[in-house]
Formats: sequence, structure tokens, C-alpha cells
Amino acid sequence: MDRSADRPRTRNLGALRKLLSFTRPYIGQLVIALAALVLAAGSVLAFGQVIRMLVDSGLTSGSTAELDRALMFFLSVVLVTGIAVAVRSYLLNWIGERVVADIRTQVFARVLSLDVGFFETTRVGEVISRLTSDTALLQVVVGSTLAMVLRTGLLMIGGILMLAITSPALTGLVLLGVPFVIVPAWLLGHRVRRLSRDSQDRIADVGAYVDEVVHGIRTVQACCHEPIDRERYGQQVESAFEVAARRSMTSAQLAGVSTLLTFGAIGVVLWVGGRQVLAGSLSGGELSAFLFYAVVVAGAVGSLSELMGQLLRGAGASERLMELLESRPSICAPAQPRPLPNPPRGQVIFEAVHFIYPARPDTPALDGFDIVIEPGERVALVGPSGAGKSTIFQLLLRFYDPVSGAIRFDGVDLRELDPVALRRRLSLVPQDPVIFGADAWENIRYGFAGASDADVRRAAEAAHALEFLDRLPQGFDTFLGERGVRLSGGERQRIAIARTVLRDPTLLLLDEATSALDAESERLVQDALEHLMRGRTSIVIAHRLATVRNADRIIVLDQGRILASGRHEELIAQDGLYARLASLQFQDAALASPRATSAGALERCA
Ligand SMILES: Nc1ncnc2c1ncn2[C@@H]1O[C@H](COP(=O)(O)OP(=O)(O)OP(=O)(O)O)[C@@H](O)[C@H]1O
Repeated sequence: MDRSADRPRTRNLGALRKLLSFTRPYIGQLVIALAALVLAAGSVLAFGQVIRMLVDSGLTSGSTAELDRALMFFLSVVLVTGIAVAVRSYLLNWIGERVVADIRTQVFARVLSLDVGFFETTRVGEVISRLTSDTALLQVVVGSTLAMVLRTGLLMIGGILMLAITSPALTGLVLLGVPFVIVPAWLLGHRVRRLSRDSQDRIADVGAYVDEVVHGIRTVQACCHEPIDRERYGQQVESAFEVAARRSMTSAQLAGVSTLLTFGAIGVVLWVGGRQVLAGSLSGGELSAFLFYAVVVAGAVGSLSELMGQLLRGAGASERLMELLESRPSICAPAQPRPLPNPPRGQVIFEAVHFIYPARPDTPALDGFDIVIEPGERVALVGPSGAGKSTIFQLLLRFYDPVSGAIRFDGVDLRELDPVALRRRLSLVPQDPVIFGADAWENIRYGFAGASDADVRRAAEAAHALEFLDRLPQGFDTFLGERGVRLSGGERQRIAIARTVLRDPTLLLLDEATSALDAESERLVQDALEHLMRGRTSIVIAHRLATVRNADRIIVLDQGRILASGRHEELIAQDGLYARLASLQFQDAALASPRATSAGALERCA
């Protein structure tokens, strides 16, 4: 399973600049936080002076008054540092959380507006990972890493300055030794970073595997695939463990080497400084302060490499989020959308429509498709699998635009309409309706939030859903389960029909279910659909003979073109493909096997 698309592509800090622009609305908080940060860093440096005072004035002079003064100074610095650290920590974390909340909302709004073509080329898992783990990473970057980089930088520069002020000679010595400490630590640090990244990627793979298996658990168990999944998962976990173990080993080496080198260097400073104190060219307090600053600078240098790694990961995450935020939908409303006529009529015209799916550039899905569907007409689409029936729905819902030709709804070219205005007048009853993890009220009201409870119940009644919904443990308040797993196929369809009844669309798009329903359920669904279609323009992808017999016109499609059209009797009389299909269907009907579909039958006779 390749999750490389989920990983940050660049390691460029420039991507963070856009991220910082999100802090603009909170500039007041940011300024206070930065002031607190500078103050806290300054206080840390002031500790060196406190130590010098304590050693030189308090301890060496032997005066308790001096010691008291030094201690008062110490306590004041501690107080200032404590307050500054608390203010900085709260405000920066607040800004981090705020910025991430803003980014999450904006990215989700953008994702919702993107056209379906985008979701064909982007994996759902990737979008989810961007919205969750990438934003979580940004929270850490904005809320702490950036501040830590600033603080560490300040401490390093301030520390070096203070070192130079305290003892220029010793500073020269320290600077000479710096490369011996930094180079090995940097090299090992680099390896740790690389291994950490690998380890995270491995964990992401493990996560993706769990996701896939849990979502498909019914198939996994039905196919007795558990042993294979167990073994594959085990392998992935082991490989994640191996990388983590290697990272731990390198981390341990890094910790050991850094400690050895840093304390070795401090030992050298102590030795040289101690000789200077003995010679009287340096005071004890100055040597103590010097050691303090040396430790501060060494600590800052050590953590900078770690922080840079975090920053780069944050930059990668930020880049991926900004990319998503900057994606523009290819289907959107024109600047001046044309209104649809009122009252609606329900006329549909396809004029020489040629359409190719972006993902299948070599085969046209519709090839010079012409049709005029009059208001109130009931049209059945039949044809083998892949003939282009669903494509007609996709184009009518304006999920895609035709490559050439035009589609008009009530006289207006779909491209001149606001897609929202268009979709409000259409309703699709899909083969396998989507039920959301909510109660029946919300599921029926979906997309029609203003409907009253009485309206919802009326719609459920018209869809023959009232009886079974009332029989649920908590009636309409019953949670229908994620993706409606707690409902039967027929029940799901009747909820989708109730949803459509409530919307009262001008144009009904119905994709008949191919799956079998028991006779009673089938009758209820058919009856509900019959009511729904009455008096409105309906286009039905037909899989049942009853539907084609009741249609005003049947369109026989093959390879994106119309092969024949007419009423059932006329097409039977032509004795073509349709007639053979119908005779097969009659046989199927006689055998009372609702599983046979027109598409399947057509395929068999083709
Ligand atoms: N999103 C897509 N990207 C690329 N090609 C697609 C896409 N959807 C459909 N196709 C292709 O377009 C052609 C028409 O597909 P369409 O779904 O309209 O057929 P259909 O008649 O509805 O078939 P079925 O009865 O099996 O649902 C097929 O060749 C199909 O493979």
C-alpha cells in the first residue's frame, strides 16, 4: 500500500509563510505572546547574572545582606520568568488551536465545493489525513515549534553575547571546540530525523490497512480472509517496529555522544577557567556565569536541529493543506447565473452531447447524444452495462460539463445556471441510497432542513416507510447506523424515496435497484415510486419490465449512442435487441426472479 501521496512533498520552509498569514486576525495576541517570549528568554539569560552575583557578592564576601539582595534579585527574575512563560505558553497554544480551527473549517468548505472529478483523482484517505493529521501537526508548529525556534535562537545569540562579555578568552576556546561537538551531533540528529519520518510513514501504512479491513469487514469475514489479513498486518507492524527500533538505537547514540561531548567540553572550560580563577584573572562568579551560558548555548544548538526537523514537517503539512485550499472547482456558478423559469416545467434537452470522462480520455461515454424530454414525460433508459445511462444522470446533475453540445433544463443551458439552483429542482433516487449516521428525521430531511415533523411523516407515509419507521425501537428518533447498516435494502430505498417526496423535485432521476427485494418490499417500493413519478418529468434507469411498460418512451442505449426509442409495444414490434431483452425479461418474470436486470439480460443477448 503506497501512502507516498500522503507524505509532505517538499522540505521548504517557504510554505510556512502562507500559514503565518492565518495568524493575522490574531495579531494582538501574537504581539503579547512574542513580548512574553522575549521577556522569558531574557530572564533565562539574567539567571547567569544572578549566579554571578550570588557567587561573587553573596558567597565570596560572606555578607548575609549581600546574599539576601542576590536572592531577592533571583526571586524577582523567577517571578518574571514564570509569568512570561505562562502568558507565552497560553497565548501561543491558543493561537495555534485557533489557526488550526480556521484552517480546518476553510479546507472542509473548499473540499465540499470541489467537483466530483477531483474526488476521482484524490483518495478519500488522503483528504481525511490532510484534515486531521496534517492540521494536528500544524497546531504543534504554530502553537509551539515556531515559538521554540524563536526562543532557542534568542537564547543562542544572547548566550553567545553573554559568553563573550563574561570572558572573551574562554569564549574563543569554546568556539574552537564547537565543531567537535556539533558535527557528530548534527550527523546523528539527521539520521534520527530520517528514521522518525520512516517510522511515521510505516505507522500511516498500518493505519491505512486497518481502515481498509475494518471498512470491508463483511467481505473479509465472508471470504475467510482473516488469516491473510492477520499475517499482512503483522508484517506491517513488525516493519514499523524495526524502523522504530533503529531510530531508538540512533537516538540513544545521539544522547550518549551529546552528553559525553558537552560535558567533556564543560570539563575543559572548567579546567581552563579554574586555572584563570586561581591566577586571579577571572572571578568565581564569572566562571559560574560562563558555565551557565555555555550550557544554555549548547542546549540551544542541540535542540535547534530537532526543531528544524519539526518545522520542515510542518512546512510539508502546510503546503499540502494550502494546495487543497487553493484548488478551484471546475464546475461552479457563472458570474451572472441565469434564473430558472418559475413555475418550473421540467423539460430536458440534450443537443449533440459529446462527453468523455477525464479519467477515460480514449472512449466517449456519450457520443452525439440528442434527446428532448417534455414536461411530465416518463422516460426509461435501458442498455447494457457501460452504455452511458448513469452518465446522463451525472451530466444532468452537472457533476461534469459536456465536451461539446449542450444540455438545457427548462430552456436554460446548465452552464449558465448556478448548480445549486439546478440541483434544488432535481432529485436522484440512487440504486443503493446513502443513509447517514443520524435518526430517521434527519435522514429524510436531508438537504431540506426546513421541513416540519408533520411533513417528514407525510413524506414517509407516501414512501411506505412510515410503518417500519414507527416500528423501530425509538420510532423516528432511532439512530439508523453508520451508512444505514441497520436497515434492509428495501427500507433504505423507501427512506430515499421519502427524501425525494419531501423535496418535491421538478425532475426525478431514478436508478432502479438491481438487487432483489422480497415480494412485499418490492411492491411497496414500486408503489411509492409510482406515486412519486406521477405528474413530474422522470428519467429512470430501468431494470424492471413493469417500469418499461409504463414508460412513455424507452431509450435503448449502447456505447453512448441511442440505438432505438419508442414505447414498449413499438420496440417489441421492431423485433430488435429490445424485443429479445423483453422476451428474456418475461421469462425472468415468469420465474419470479427479480434478480434479472435489463442490463444483465441485454448483455446476455448481445
Ligand atoms: N467516473 C468515471 N471515470 C471514467 N470512466 C467512467 C466513469 N464513470 C463511468 N465511466 C465509463 O463511462 C462509460 C459509461 O458508464 P455509465 O456508468 O454511464 O454506464 P451505465 O450504462 O450506467 O452502466 P451500468 O448499467 O453498469 O451502471 C463506461 O464505459 C464506464 O466505464
